[in-house]
Amino acid sequence: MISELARGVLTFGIGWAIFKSLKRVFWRSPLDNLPGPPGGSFLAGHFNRVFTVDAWDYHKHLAMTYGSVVKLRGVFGAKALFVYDPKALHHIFIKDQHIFDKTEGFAIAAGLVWGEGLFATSGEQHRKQGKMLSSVFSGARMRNMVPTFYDVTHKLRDTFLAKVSTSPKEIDVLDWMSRTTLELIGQSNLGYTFESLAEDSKEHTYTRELKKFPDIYAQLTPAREYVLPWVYNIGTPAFRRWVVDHIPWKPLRELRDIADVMKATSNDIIGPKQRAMQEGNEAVADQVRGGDDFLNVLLRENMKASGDDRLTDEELLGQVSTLTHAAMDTTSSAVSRVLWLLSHNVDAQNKLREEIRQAHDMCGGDRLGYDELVSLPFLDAVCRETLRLHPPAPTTVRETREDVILPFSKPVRGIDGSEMYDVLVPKGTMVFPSFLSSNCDPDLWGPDSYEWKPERWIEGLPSSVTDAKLPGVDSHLMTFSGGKSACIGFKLAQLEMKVVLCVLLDKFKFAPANGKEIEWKMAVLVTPAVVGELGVTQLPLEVSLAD
Ligand code: HEM
Repeated sequence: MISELARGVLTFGIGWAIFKSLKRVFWRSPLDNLPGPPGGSFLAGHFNRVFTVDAWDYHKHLAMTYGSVVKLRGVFGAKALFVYDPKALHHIFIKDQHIFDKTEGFAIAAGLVWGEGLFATSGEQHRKQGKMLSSVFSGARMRNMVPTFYDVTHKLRDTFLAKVSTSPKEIDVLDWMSRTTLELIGQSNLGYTFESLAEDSKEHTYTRELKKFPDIYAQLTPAREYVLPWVYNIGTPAFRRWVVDHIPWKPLRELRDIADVMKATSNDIIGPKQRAMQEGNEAVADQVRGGDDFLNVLLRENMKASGDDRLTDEELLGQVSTLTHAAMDTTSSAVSRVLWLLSHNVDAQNKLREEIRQAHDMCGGDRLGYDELVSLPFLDAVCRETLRLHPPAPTTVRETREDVILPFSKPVRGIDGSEMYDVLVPKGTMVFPSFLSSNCDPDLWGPDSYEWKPERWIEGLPSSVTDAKLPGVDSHLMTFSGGKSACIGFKLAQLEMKVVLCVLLDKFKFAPANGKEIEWKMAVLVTPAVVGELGVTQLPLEVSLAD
């Protein structure tokens, strides 16, 4: 009975995949005239080159050889687009954003295990969430978070001091940045301490589980695209969970285990506040009513919402999981990247330390206020330039919900030699807006666009950048995406980066670890690994006391 049901689900999914593939192979598409790389296997198309851990050169090759609108082959004969043309990006993220909708990769996969609520990426949840949270991460609220950021980061500093006080030590900076960013989001926005700056604490399990996700996500392709969307909402969550428990497929089981840890942690965070409010515990209720952090705003606004606009308990959990996941790995990847770059650029590291120490002297202590933090010019330039050249999420994915015309900023030379000013993108096409290629577009940023030069932000950006009207929410960059599903934490992330850098660079020097070459892996999020040990995400650097 058990295996019959599991077999039935699989057979249905596979049958559907074959039908869709055959249709795609024999159907001519308006995208056929666009330039694009040759080849690509039937099974994986070009995806096994675009989505591999060392795809950096291939992305650059696509941009340099075929331009800003590139046709790719997707899995099972599908056609897909790789895009970074500014006008096209504007349509994808702003003008036609309702057509270029998010695919719900992990949400769908996680929905199989725990119902649809675990990850808040579904369109329905975004609608309900509406403007509920838009003000939570505004500049005014950031100001109040600075003291908490310092409290947390000083714990990190003390841990490093204990490790290197007598001699330089090799430290896995990525691990400590993950712990720090998790604790920062916990204390500043969830009213929760993960205690992640203590060795071997429970949230270490959380970060460890989440670190497995990019690899598992990759292994779920192409089932993620062809099978999961059709089966993820069959029956009740309990039924789906039962089916998942009986499918002997390792990546799905590992995904189930990650989802379990996320759900348990989110429950730990939100459960006590919810229960206290339901039981009329006035002290906690007042705390929620009066507080203005993410969780309090969410609970408060949700109490006010009615009917269909109200998030269910499951969806509230999803908001917490999404926030924690979205806030932690992205920011830790970014700040780790800055420290790695500085370890290879001693002059820039010294210059930044000098700027930070001068600011400390001016304020008479080692805690800068919000205004000082956001106005240190070299610190700002280092952060922005790193986020430009090394976006932690190099690309995203959208899927067209109906046929749509996508216009270009400049004509594209078609395969037949004609000039194309736009293209009809059929319903159901996967579109990959490339944040990386947009941030490094030589037409906008100049011939040194692929070089790390913080000074460009101090000298003033060229008009080619400022006039391009890119749809990104931040600084002419696509790093934090744009439109309705843009990053809501982009200011918070940069403030966190600045506090961590001010605290660490004041006290410590960072140098490459002896004999260990680092490779940055391009997965859903970019993570570092030591060459020769690519299965483990880590960033060992030599840390010593600064003079
Ligand atoms: C350097 C750090 C960060 C980077 C590079 C980053 C990048 C992004 C990007 C690219 C997206 C949009 C993805 C898409 O359109 O497909 C996004 C969404 C989001 N980000 Fe960030 N983010 C960062 C930090 C944060 C922080 C600190 C928070 C929370 C405080 C946060 C919360 C979110 C949320 C809630 C979403 C929406 C998720 C969804 O709809 O699925 N992010 N982020």
